Amino acid sequence: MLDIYLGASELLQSAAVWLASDGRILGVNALFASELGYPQEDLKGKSIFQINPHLNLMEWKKIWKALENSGQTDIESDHITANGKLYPIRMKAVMVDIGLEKVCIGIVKNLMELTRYKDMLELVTGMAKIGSYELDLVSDELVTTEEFYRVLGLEKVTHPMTRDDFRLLIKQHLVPEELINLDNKTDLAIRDGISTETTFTITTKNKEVKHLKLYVYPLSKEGITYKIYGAVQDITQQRATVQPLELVKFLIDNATEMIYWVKRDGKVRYSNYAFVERMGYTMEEITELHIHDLVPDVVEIGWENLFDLLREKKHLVIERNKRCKDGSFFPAQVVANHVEYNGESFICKYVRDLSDIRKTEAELRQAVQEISELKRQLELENSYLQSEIEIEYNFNNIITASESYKTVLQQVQQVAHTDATVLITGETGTGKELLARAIHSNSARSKKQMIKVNCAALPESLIESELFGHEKGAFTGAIQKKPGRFELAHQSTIFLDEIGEMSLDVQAKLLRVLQEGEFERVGGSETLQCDVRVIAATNRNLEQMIAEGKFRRDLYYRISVFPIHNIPLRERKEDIALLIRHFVKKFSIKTGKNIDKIPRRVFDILEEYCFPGNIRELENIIERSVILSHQQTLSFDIIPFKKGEKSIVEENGSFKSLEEIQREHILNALKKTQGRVSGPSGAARLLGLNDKTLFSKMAKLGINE
Ligand SMILES: Nc1ncnc2c1ncn2[C@@H]1O[C@H](COP(=O)(O)OP(=O)(O)OP(=O)(O)O)[C@@H](O)[C@H]1O
Repeated sequence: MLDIYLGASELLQSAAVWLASDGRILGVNALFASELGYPQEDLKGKSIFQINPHLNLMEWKKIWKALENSGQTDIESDHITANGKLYPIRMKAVMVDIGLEKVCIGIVKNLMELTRYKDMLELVTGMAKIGSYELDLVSDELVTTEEFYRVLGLEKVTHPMTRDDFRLLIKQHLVPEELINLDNKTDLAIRDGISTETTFTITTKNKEVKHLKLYVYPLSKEGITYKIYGAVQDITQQRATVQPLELVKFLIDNATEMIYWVKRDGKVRYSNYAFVERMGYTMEEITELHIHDLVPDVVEIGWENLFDLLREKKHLVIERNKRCKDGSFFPAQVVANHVEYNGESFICKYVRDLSDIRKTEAELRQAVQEISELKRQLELENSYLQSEIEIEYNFNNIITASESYKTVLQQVQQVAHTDATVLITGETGTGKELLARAIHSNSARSKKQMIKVNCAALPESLIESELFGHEKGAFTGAIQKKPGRFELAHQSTIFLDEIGEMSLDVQAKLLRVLQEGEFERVGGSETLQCDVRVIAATNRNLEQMIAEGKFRRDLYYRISVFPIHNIPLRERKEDIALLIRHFVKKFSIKTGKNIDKIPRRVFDILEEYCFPGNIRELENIIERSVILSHQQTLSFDIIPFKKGEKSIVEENGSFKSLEEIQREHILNALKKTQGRVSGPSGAARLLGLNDKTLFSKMAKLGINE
C-alpha cells in the first residue's frame, strides 16, 4: 500500500518524505533525495532527526500529536545535506491512514532560494531607500515592506491595514498637504489606470525634512484598476548632491562671461548662452559647429596640434579673432584650460570680447598721436615765436580812406578764403606783409600761426636750410636736427617776403614744393610732405628779372596765380593825415604820453613828401616825433625832411628807376647819420628798414658801408 503512495509521490513537483510515528523515514521521492544530496535508497531507514538538526524524538512526538488532532501542520525548520550544508525549509505535514498504521507525508519546500531573494531585496531596497507597497483594491488590503515605513519615518505596523487605516496613520504623523499629494496621485492612477511618479517633501514626526519620490503603478483588467503597486523612495541625499550640481550648471549657462568647450575632434560640445548670443547662433546650431568655424586662424596650426599643446601645458591665454555667424569678426582673449573628466579630454574656453578695449586703445593711440603731433607743432611754433619775438606786428588796423587802396583790400578779401598762391608786389614799406597777414587771418588756416621768411635777410648759405630744415651734421654748425619753415607752416601759410632775393638754386627747390608739396631736409634723404599756402611778396620787378635770367619763369607763374599790387603812399595821399593821427595815437599809448595836438604844418609837410620808404617811413617819422615830444603837442622840429625834398622822384624832369632812387635815398640817409647804418640813430631806422634788409640792399646797390 505504502509503495503505491511512494510511487505516486514521484509525480509531485515538490520534494516529499514519508515518516513513521517514531520519526523513521519510510520513503522519499527522488526530488527530496536530490535536494539533500543522498541516493534515494540510502534515506530509507534513516530518521528525520538525521536530516533535521533541530528535531529530536520529543519534538517529533509533539508534531505527531498535532497531526493526530488536526490531520495536518506546517513546520518551518532547516535540513542538513549529505555534505553538511544547512538550508531552510517549510514542510506541510499531512497524516495519512494506510490501513494498519498511520504515516505522515511531508511536502517540503526548499526556502533557500526564497530567503536569498528576500534578503537580497531587503538589502537593495534598504540601500536605495525604496519602500514598496501593494494595495489590493478588491480586498482593500495594504501590504508594505518594512522599508516603506522607514522611508516615511513611521513606526512599523504589524497587523494588516486597509487604505483608510493608512490614511489615519499618516494623518497622525505627517502634515495634511503631504497626505493629499500622496492620496491624490494614487486616486488619479486608479481612475486613469496610468502609472505616474511625483516628488514631494514631508516633515516627519521628529521634524526631519525628507524629499520623496512616489511611483504608482496600477494593474487593470477590462478598464478597471484592481491593484496598485507602488514605491516611495527617499531622495533627500540625491537632492542634496544634485541641487548644487544643478545650480552650478545654471550659473555656467547664464554667466555673463562667454564659456564653451570642445573635444579633440574639434566639435563644440557645450556653449553657454552668452557665447551663443555673441556668436549669433542658436544653441542647436552651435553644437553642430567645428572649432574652425568659430576660429578660422586655428586652421593654420591645426586644431589637433593646439589641443595636444594644451594637454601638455594645461593652461594657455591666447588672443584670437572669433568669427560670428554673419561673417563678422571680433578680437577675443581666450583662456583655454585642458580638463580631464571621466577619461575624456576637453578644452574649456573662457572668452573675453576685446572689441571695446581695442576701440578705446585705438582712440587712445590716435589721441596720443594727435597730442604728440600738436605738441611737436607747438614746440616748433614756440621756437619760431621765440626767434621772432622781437618783431612787432601791426595788424590790428589797416588804415585807409583811399578808393584805390580799397580796391586792393577787396582783392585781399576775395582771395583770402581760397588756397591760391598770392604774389604781393609794391615798394618797400607799403604794407605788403600787412596784406599777407590779412589774407592769412581771413582764411581757414588762421587757427595756426603764419610763418614768415624774409628771403633778403637770410644769407644765401642758410636760406635752403631755413626753408626746408636740416638733419644733424648736415653741415658745419648743424649740431642738431632743425625743422624748416615749410615744416612749421604745415596746414598754415608761409609768407615769402622779398622773394626776388632768392637764388636760382633755391628757386628750383621752392618750385618743387609748390608743384608737389614735397621736399627734403638739407642732409636728409627722407621726403617730407606739407600742406602749405604760399604768399610771396617783392618790391622788385620780377618780369624784368626773368628777362635778365635772374628769376625762373616757371616759378613766377606758380606764385603769381593771384597778383595784388600795393599802392605807394604818394599815390594815396588822402591816407597820410589818417595815418599820422593813427601813428601819433599808437606811439603816445606806447610811450605813455598824452599827445593830442598835431600842428597843421606837420600834415602840410608830410602830405607834400614823396615817401620813398612809404608807410614804414611815415611810421618811423611819427615814432621819433612822439619820443621827442614833451608836451601835448607833437614836436616836429627834428624832422629831417624839408618840403623841397619831395622832388626826388621827378629830379631833372626825367623818371628815375626805382633802384636809382633807392640808391640816392640810402646815400642821403647815410649822410644824415654820418655813415651809421644800424642802431637807433642809424640809416636803417631813418629809412624804416630792418638793419639786415638795409645791409643787403646796400650790398645789392653797390653802396659800401
Ligand atoms: N594801411 C596801413 N595802415 C596802418 N599801418 C600800415 C598800413 N600799411 C602799412 N602799415 C604799417 O607800415 C609798416 C610797414 O608795413 P609792411 O611791413 O607790411 O610793409 P612791406 O611792404 O611788407 O615792407 P617791406 O617791403 O620792407 O617788407 C608796418 O608797421 C605796417 O603795420
